[in-house]
Amino acid sequence: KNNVVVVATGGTIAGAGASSTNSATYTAAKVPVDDLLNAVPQIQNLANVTGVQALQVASESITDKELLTIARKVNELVKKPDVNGVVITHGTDTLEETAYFLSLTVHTDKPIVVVGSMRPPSALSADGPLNLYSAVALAAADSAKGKGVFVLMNDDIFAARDVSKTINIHTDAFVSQWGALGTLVEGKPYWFRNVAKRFNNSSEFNIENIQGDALPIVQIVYGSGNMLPDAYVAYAKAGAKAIIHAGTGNGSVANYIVPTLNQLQQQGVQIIRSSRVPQGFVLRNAEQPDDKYGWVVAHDLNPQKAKLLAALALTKTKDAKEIQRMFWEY
Ligand SMILES: NC(=O)C[C@H](N)C(=O)O
Repeated sequence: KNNVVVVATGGTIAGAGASSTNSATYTAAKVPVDDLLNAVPQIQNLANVTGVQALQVASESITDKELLTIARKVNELVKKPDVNGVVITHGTDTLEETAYFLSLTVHTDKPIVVVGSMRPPSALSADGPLNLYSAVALAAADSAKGKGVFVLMNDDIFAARDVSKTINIHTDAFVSQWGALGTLVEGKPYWFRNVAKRFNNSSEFNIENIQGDALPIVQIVYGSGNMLPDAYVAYAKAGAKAIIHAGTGNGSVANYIVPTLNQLQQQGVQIIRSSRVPQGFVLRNAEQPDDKYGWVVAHDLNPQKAKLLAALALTKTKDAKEIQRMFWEY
């Protein structure tokens, strides 16, 4: 049998509700990793499974410090010859960000599977136990090697880069606009597609080259009608080195906001156009003259993932053309 390590970070999969009918009212990050594993003894039939408690937090509270802790722990584990795969149990709120960050920074071809749950283990029809069982099965599967970092939720195998949480009260919360990579049924993965972007060993980013507990500051401003430019200026004053404009539609920018973004771009704050549209897809020079302004577009990355890629990009370059290349490739 393969050896799989479960790195527990908290979240609802480790949550506790007052009663079995509380599927949405509970406290996240209560149950320790050994209890999570003991609640699903069947995982030991899939692999030799051990647990590590890296954090115990609700994922909405994860900062760069916790994100880097998780990535460093996973990186340490995948370097061990006797570790064949890693599962990370994680809150679903920012699960997509952690999964994407791991795919960008951990150099390995061993399966890394990020898993959570929408209901706490105390709830009727809790989804965590089967999600955990399936995540261990995936991390133990030889066929999962070299395919990137996965999110396993509700029997679906998603690519870290394009999965996102699309509803906060149902177990089928996670969706990829380009479809799942496969599905996992009764402990067996079934594959239908592969990732066409760079990840893990083909990434130019490496967690081992990131020092300290913080990434370059990047913030997001959500587009709407009747906006105030003050938010962008405040973020720049607070130290943001790039700002993700989560624009309406095609990552559009209101004509009364353009001058502020151009002023910030001139001051060295990189403007990056993403879309607030759930399946947003932003191209250069479509409704905004990006070449003229020196802006970057986030392609199909949602604002929260664009924020992470921008932060990593800024650890290497401030050149807009180089940053744009990275957004096409990851
Ligand atoms: N379902 C969940 O895990 C939600 C929780 N707020 C978290 O992200 O930690």
